[in-house]
Amino acid sequence: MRGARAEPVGDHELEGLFAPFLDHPGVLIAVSGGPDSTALAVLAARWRKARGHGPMLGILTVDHGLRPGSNREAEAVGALADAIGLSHATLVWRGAKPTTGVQEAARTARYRLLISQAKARGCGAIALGHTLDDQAETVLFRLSRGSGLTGLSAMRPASRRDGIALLRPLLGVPKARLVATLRAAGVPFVEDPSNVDTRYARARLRVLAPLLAEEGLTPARLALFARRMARADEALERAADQAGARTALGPWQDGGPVRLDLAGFGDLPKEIGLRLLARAIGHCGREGPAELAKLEAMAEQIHARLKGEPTPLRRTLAGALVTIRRGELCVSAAPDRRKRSVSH
Ligand SMILES: Nc1ncnc2c1ncn2[C@@H]1O[C@H](COP(=O)(O)OP(=O)(O)OP(=O)(O)O)[C@@H](O)[C@H]1O
Repeated sequence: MRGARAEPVGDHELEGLFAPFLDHPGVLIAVSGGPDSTALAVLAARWRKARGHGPMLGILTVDHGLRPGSNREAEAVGALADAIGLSHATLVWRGAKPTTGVQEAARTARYRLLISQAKARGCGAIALGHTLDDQAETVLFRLSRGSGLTGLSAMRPASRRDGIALLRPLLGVPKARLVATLRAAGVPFVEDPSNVDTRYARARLRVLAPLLAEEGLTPARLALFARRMARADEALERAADQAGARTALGPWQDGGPVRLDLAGFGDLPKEIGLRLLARAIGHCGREGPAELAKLEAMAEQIHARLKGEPTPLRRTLAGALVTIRRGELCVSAAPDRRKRSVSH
């Protein structure tokens, strides 16, 4: 948005932004007090008031207790909630905080607290204030970390976590427009100091953003790239569903094993084979998704056997054991999780 003055979000845009809220009886808006989520609450309240009926809206703030005065930030959100006529609750992250990886731990705790609150209140959805700029940053961040196509799809406008819908109505809206919206409405907000703390990779990418934009890598273009990746990802997931049905030698029992026809697996396009392998390993290993590079190495080993490599395959990855026996690719839970060593 350099050069051009950002326009506040107009009332005529609200229905387009918030229509997905209508699928839920209640939506809890996660508001940190920063500009993005504050604007999200202000705009959602405006939309709800204008239409007169719709889902119940409420605001949640997580107090991570990581900065002195964090409780005052939560109180300020409470005052905003009063002003716009929404309920507000503060959820406190209690207990010991790690000394390293604190941002990641805070994020995990935040989602846990928000989701359990949504469940307790019977609300099916949580709204988050991610913007177009966040989406662009996510693409760059994941590219820098070697993500595959799924990772490069970045955030979805609607996704699910632990049975709760996560809605991101502002994913297509530049942050500058949200700041302009708040200024026009005279609503105060705070800036999280970690956003400009260049010890964090995301903050360093933010510094690069204007230079990248000059070369054409604008937030809008990066977000468009993510949407195209998401479209391809959906198509490939569907193809993997079909491939799974075609190559399975029996049902995928809870906890495994998963048995696949080895020759059928070998005939699959590599990307589809990788997805199927990832699913089988996730299904049996229960240690979360396997790293893409490790999956790729495992798939290479399977293909080597198909080409005649004589040594038997017996490898573990992400808590799953992958073996080849008599024309069968078998994925099961790794036998001894404690002694297991991850190989690839
Ligand atoms: N303390 C908080 N209380 C309530 N909601 C929060 C809080 N911090 C963040 N959020 C919600 O999460 C959104 C994203 O925030 P932020 O970009 O700071 O998160 P992040 O740490 O990058 O994590 P992620 O992008 O994975 O959610 C915010 O717009 C807001 O909706």
